[in-house]
Amino acid sequence: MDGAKGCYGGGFHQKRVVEGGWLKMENGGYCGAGNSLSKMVTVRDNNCFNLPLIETKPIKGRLAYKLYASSVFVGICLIWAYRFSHFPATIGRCAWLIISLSDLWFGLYWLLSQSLRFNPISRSTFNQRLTFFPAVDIFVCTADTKREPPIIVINSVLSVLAYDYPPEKLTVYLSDDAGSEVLFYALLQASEFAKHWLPFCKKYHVKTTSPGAYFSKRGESNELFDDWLLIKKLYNQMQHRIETATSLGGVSEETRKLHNGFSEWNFNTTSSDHQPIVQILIDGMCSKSLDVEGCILPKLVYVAREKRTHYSHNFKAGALNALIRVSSVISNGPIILTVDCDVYSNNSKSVRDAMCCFMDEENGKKIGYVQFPQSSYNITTHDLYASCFRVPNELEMGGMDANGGPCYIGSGCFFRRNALCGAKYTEIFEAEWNTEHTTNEKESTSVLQERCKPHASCTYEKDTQWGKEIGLMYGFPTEDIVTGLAIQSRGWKSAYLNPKNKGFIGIAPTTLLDVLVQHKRWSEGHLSILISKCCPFLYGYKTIPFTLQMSYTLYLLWAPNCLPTLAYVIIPQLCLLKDIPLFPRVSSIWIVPFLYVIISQYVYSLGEFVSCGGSVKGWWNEQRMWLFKRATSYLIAFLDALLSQFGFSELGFTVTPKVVDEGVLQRYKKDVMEFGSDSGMFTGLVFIAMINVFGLFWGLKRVVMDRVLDQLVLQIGLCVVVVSISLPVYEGMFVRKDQGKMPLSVTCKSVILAFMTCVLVLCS
Ligand SMILES: O=c1ccn([C@@H]2O[C@H](COP(=O)(O)OP(=O)(O)O[C@H]3O[C@H](CO)[C@@H](O)[C@H](O)[C@H]3O)[C@@H](O)[C@H]2O)c(=O)[nH]1
Ligand SMILES: [Mn+2]
Repeated sequence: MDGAKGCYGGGFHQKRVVEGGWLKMENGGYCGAGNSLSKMVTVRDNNCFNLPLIETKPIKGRLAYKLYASSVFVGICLIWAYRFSHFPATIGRCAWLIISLSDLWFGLYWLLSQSLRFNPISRSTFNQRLTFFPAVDIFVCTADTKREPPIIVINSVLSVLAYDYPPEKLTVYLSDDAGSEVLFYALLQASEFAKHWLPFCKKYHVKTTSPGAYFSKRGESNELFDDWLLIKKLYNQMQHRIETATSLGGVSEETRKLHNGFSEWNFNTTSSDHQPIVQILIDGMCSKSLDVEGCILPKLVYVAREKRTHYSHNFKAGALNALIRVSSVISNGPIILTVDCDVYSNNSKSVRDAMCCFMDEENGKKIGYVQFPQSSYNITTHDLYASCFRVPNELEMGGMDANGGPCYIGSGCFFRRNALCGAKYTEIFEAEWNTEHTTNEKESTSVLQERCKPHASCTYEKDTQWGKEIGLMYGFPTEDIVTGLAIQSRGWKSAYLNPKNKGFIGIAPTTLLDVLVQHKRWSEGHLSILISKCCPFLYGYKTIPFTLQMSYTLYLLWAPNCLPTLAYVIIPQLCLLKDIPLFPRVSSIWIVPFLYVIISQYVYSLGEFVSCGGSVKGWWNEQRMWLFKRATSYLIAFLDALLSQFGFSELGFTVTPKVVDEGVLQRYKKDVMEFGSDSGMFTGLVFIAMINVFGLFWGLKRVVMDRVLDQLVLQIGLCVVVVSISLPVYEGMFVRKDQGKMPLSVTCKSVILAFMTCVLVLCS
C-alpha cells in the first residue's frame, strides 16, 4: 500500500518530501513515516440514517443585549468626549491624562469583549447515532511527583481508560516529565487495577470513571453493594501501595523484579537527565491485556522522553510533541485527546460526543479540534479565587465558537491528528479514518518499544518544524492558546462542547499565591503571543474571521490591563489628598454617562454571572480577584513579557501544586483567603488597600469639615469600592492570627510605603 495513504494529510495525491524524518506533503500535512501497514477507509455514512450528529443553537436574549450594548457604547463615547473637552488648564493635567487614557483603554477593551457577546451559540450532540468509531490516542501529562502526586495522575489515567468506547480503539499514553520510577510503579499498579475497574464501570454504567472521585461520592444502591465493597477494597489497597512508594520516593528491590521496565532506572537517573523510556504496560494483544471478564483492555503506554540538562525541553509542549511521535508508531489514532494529569474524565460518553463533531456530515470535516470546558471539583461554595471561569465557560467560549471556534485551553481537547501536525484545511479535504491496527502484529512489544525511543529523544527535533509548524508550538508559556490559533489559521474550525454532565474535572489552586502565579504565567504567555509574529491580527489575517481575531485579542491583552487598573486604584485616591477632581460634579449633566456606564455594567455583569449559575457572593469574590490579578500577576507578567521580548528573561513554567497541607485546606474550605508568605505580590495588594484607606479618610474629612461633596463624590465612591473589595486584606493584616494571615513583614513594608507616598503627595 502506498505510504502516503498512511498519513492523515488528505485523501488526494501529494508529492512527498522527507523533512527531519517526517513526511511533508504538499498541502502542508505531516505524518510519521513507517505506518504503511495501515488500511484507510473513507467513511461517508457515519450513521445509519444520515441524521445530523450535532445541533447548534444560538444562546437566547441577543436582541435585548444588543440594544443594551448600544446604549452603553453611547455612554462610553460621552465619557471620552468629556475627558477630551474638560482637559484641565493648570493643576492635575498629568493625572487627568492618565485617567483619560485609562478610560480610553477600558472603552476599547469593552468593545473587544462584544465580539464574544453578540451571537454566542451552544452545541448538543446525538452520540447514540454514531456507528463508526475511529481510534483515539489519549495523552495524559505530568511533570512533578511532589506537586502532582502519582495517585492523582493514576486516577486520571484510569478515568480515561474506562471511556465508554470500543477498547481496541483506545490507547492511553502517560507522559512523565519527572521520569519517576514511582510513577512507573503506580501506572503498573493501575494497569492491574484496571482489569477490575473497567468491567465494573461497564457493568454499572459508571459515569464518573475516576475511582478516587467515584468512591468519594456516597449513596450507592444495595444492588451493587458487594461488588462495590470489593472494588473499593482493591482501590484502597492500590492507593496505599502507591502512597507508600511515593512517600519512600522509590520502590524496593523485590518490586523491581515484577517488571522488566524497572531496569530503565538506575542510580544515575534523575528527572532532568535520563534516556528515553517507553514501556507498553497493556499492549492490547496478548492474554495479559484482558480484564477479569475476559474482555480486551485499551492499550496503556508509559513514556518519559529523554531529558538532558543542556537541552531545552520546551515544557508541556515538548512532552506532548514527543507523545505525538511515539503514538504515531504505536497506534497512530486519527484523533488525539490531551488532558492534564489532574484532570479526570467525568463523563464516559465524552469521546463519543467529540466524535459527533468530527463525523458530522455537514460540518464535521472542517473541525480541527473539539474543546470541552475546564471545571474543578474543589471549588468552594462562593468560589473565593474565581477559579470556576463561570462566564467564560458558559458564555464566552460559545461566543468564540460562533466566531470560528473556541481557543484550545490545554486540557479536555480532542484534536484531529493531522490538524495538530501541521496540515492545512482545504475544501477538497476528505477525512479518512483508520480502521485497523497500524502496528505490525508480529512485532514483539520490546522491539516496538525500542522503535519508539528515537522519537522521544532530545535530538529528534533538531532542524525540523516541530514546535513551529508541527505539533504544539514552542516559545510561549501558554502553548495551548497559540497552538489553537495556529490550527485555526491553517483553515480549521473548532467546536466547543459543554454538556450538562461535565466532560472533564480538574483541581483548582487553593492559595492566593498559587492562583496569582498561575495567572502570571497565563497573562505573560498571552502577551508574548500578541507581541510575537503569532499576533492574531497578523497571523490570522484573512485566515480567521475578524471577530475571532478580536476574541483572541481580548484574552491576549490581559496583562496590559494592569496599567489602567493600577491608575484607577491609585491616582484618583492621591488626587483626593490634593483636592484635585477627576470626575464630573454631581450637579453636572456629565455625571450621567459615568453613572450609567458604571452602574449598568455592574448590574449587567452581576446578572450575567448569576444567569451562568453563580451566586452574588461569588460575583463579589470575582470582582476582588479581578482587581488582585490586575494589580499583581498582570503587572509582573507585563514586565516579564517585555523583558523576554528583548532577551532579558528566560521562559519558565511553574507547575501549579495540586496538593496543600491540612491547615491551608481547612482555611480554603471556609473561604478564608490564604496569604501566609512574604511575596512581593502581597506587598502590592496591601499598598493599594492602604492608599485607598488614606484617600477615603481624607475625602471624608473634606466632606465633613469643608462640605465639598459635589466634586469628589465619584472619587470617594471609588475608594469605598476598593476598600470594601480589600476587606480580606485588612483582616489578614490586623485581625487574623492563623498561619494564613498576612506576614508582619509584608504589612510593615507596604504600610510604610503607602504612608510615605501619601505624605509626599501632600507635601508636594
Ligand atoms: O515541563 C512541564 C510542565 C508542565 N507539564 C504538565 O502540564 C500540565 C499543566 O500544568 P499545570 O501546572 O497544571 O498548569 P495550569 O496552570 O493548571 O495549566 C493551564 O495552563 C497551561 C498553560 O500555561 C495549560 O497547558 C494547561 O492545560 C492549563 O490547564 C500538567 O499536567 C503538567 O504536568 C509537563 O508535562 N511538563
Ligand atoms: Mn493544572
